[in-house]
Amino acid sequence: MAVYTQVSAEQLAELLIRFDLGELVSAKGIAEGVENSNYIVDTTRSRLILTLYEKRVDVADLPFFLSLLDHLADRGLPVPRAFADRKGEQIQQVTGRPACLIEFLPGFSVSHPTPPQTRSTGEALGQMHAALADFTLERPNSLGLPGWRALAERCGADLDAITPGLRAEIMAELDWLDQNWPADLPRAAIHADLFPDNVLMLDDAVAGVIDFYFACTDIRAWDLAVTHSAWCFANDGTAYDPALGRALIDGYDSAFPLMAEERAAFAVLARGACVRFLLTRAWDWLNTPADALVTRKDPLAFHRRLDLYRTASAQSLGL
Ligand SMILES: Nc1ncnc2c1ncn2[C@@H]1O[C@H](COP(=O)(O)OP(=O)(O)O)[C@@H](O)[C@H]1O
Ligand SMILES: N[C@@H](CCOP(=O)(O)O)C(=O)O
Repeated sequence: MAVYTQVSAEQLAELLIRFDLGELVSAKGIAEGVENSNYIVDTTRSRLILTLYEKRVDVADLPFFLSLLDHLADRGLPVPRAFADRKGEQIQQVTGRPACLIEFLPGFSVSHPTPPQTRSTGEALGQMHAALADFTLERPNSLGLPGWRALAERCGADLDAITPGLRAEIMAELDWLDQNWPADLPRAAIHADLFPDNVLMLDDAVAGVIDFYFACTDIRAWDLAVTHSAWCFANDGTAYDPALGRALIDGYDSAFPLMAEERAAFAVLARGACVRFLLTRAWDWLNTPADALVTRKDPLAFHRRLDLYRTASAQSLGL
């Protein structure tokens, strides 16, 4: 459950007065999610999402995220815009936190993706990358390679409490990534967290892509590698499904052709994706208070995925 900040009906009604979005009918905290507090809000006119930014979201980055959403929505991609109030402001303050009222998109997140759903997701990611070719704002990736090492150092010896030997293995993997990380691949604005819970599906089609709060400027193919690591395994990371890998890459390639250099570096990028999610999950595992209303995610699920990318052939990855 991710509701870190409680919002009263009175506070919500007061917020809605600033907008032309109708009056409050009901509001309910949303169980899913990890980073922010989210409420589903029904008004006399429509259904909305209220997001209060918590934890890793820096308010100074909100203009980047909101412009990115507007840019994609203007180009017909199914992403939710933040509504502007009557003064034209998208970013609000609710109970002292930065907050936005966001378009509600239909659809459901799948826990066990099928090949057609995974193909649609690859295609949607390729369409986003095509649409972002002329997006000019930049945001450095604070959770890129240098950030992973800093996070590993902050976790320190506690990593071994998750599983013995984890700290040394992560440090060795970071050294390997430092030596093998591709230097010259195209960089662009990317989603950087396209997990199944951030894609809303209707049947086999993508009806919505949400949660752009890790979006940043980084190696474009890394976005596909993150998505591969998130979509093509059993949730606990034990089993890789090559049919899902092929579906994801085919879908992406049909919308935005993958370059030979990106294919060649794909397994390295995917190893980086595993380290990134292993480390943020490990940090949360070690630092989330026991009484927090949030479900911690298993860091070792990404430790297990690493093995596949160390050994798999390009063909089995779907390349
Ligand atoms: N625009 C939206 N339309 C419909 N549902 C949404 C929307 N944004 C968020 N949600 C719902 O809220 C949940 C949590 O949102 P998310 O942005 O993933 O939170 P977090 O940033 O905390 O991980 C999603 O899984 C989804 O169920
Ligand atoms: N996708 C990340 C966690 C970030 O949570 P999200 O709900 O914002 O996607 C993970 O699975 O570790």
